[in-house]
Amino acid sequence: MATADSVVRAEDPFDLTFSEAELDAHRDHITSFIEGQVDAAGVDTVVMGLSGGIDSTLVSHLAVEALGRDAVHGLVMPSEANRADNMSDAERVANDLLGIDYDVIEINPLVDAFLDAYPDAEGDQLAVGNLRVRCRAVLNYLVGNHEESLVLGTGNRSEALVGYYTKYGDGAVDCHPIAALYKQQVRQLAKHVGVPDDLAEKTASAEMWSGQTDADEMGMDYDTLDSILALHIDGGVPAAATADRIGVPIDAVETVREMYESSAHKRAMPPGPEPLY
Ligand SMILES: Nc1ncnc2c1ncn2[C@@H]1O[C@H](COP(=O)(O)OP(=O)(O)OC[C@H]2O[C@@H]([n+]3cccc(C(=O)O)c3)[C@H](O)[C@@H]2O)[C@@H](O)[C@H]1O
Ligand SMILES: Nc1ncnc2c1ncn2[C@@H]1O[C@H](COP(=O)(O)OP(=O)(O)OP(=O)(O)O)[C@@H](O)[C@H]1O
Ligand SMILES: [Mg+2]
Repeated sequence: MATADSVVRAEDPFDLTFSEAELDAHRDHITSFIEGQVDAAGVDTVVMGLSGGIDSTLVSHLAVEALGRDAVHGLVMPSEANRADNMSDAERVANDLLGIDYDVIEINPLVDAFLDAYPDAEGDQLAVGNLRVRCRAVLNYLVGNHEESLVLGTGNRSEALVGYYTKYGDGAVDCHPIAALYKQQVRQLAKHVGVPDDLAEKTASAEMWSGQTDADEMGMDYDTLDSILALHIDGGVPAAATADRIGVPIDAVETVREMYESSAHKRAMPPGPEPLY
């Protein structure tokens, strides 16, 4: 139900917990997927952004399992919107958890250069936040081109279904290894493969601007979002029955459907007219 901070939290979230056997199967499935993508592209290595958040921590962990630590290059790309503890967690993942090579590249100067070129966008929180995300995408591909690597993405099923990512920003990658997992399953698999609890349980944040959290911006926590996606969007349970089942106002279910429908363009190739002849 809605709380004082106006984030909707389901009274009885839908249980998406995997068994240990299912977690093992997903681990194998995803590491095989990463190996397959790299083989098919005829390369040996991958590059990816490390944010200290759970999505990039899990993907980098599984990439090391699939390819070995020498084949994974991390980029930690702080901006003024990032909390220092998240950036130090990103370095902790690279150094202590995985032992991979990584670079730290400050993106503030790049963002400033774009805003010098187009000052009208200054102060536009969403446009500048998306610009920060797209600067990271440009750097991922600079390194990827130079090292003949694939760019690994970290999009999960929850984000993809509601379009909660930046088009041609964090969506600009060569593949998304955890695309089949809802957010709470990302946390489960992370713990299963040995990611420390403090990283696996962290509050999700896009950090496009200071203090942003996914739950505040979307107006519901991930347990609620995942429940509505699994039951109503993926499962075809009617909106009213979904709302009753998990204990949320029907508005929350309708909001998710609206996010799903209005973000369809992010899940498709850019369209063009059919050839005339
Ligand atoms: N119907 C349509 N058909 C074709 N294209 C359409 C369109 N509607 C908008 N567009 C295009 O899409 C643009 C808007 O999309 P976009 O630029 O992505 O921007 P938008 O979706 O407005 O913002 C990105 C959202 O994703 C969140 N995010 C971003 C990055 C990371 C994370 C994270 O979780 O880490 C979350 C962010 O907080 C924000 O809520 C429009 O400016 C327009 O160019
Ligand atoms: N400061 C950063 N430096 C490097 N990469 C980043 C940074 N911020 C975001 N990214 C990249 O963008 C991806 C999308 O961000 P997102 O916030 O959805 O994932 P996350 O931080 O890994 O997990 P969470 O959603 O739980 O915060 C990250 O997984 C990471 O690959
Ligand atoms: Mg994050």
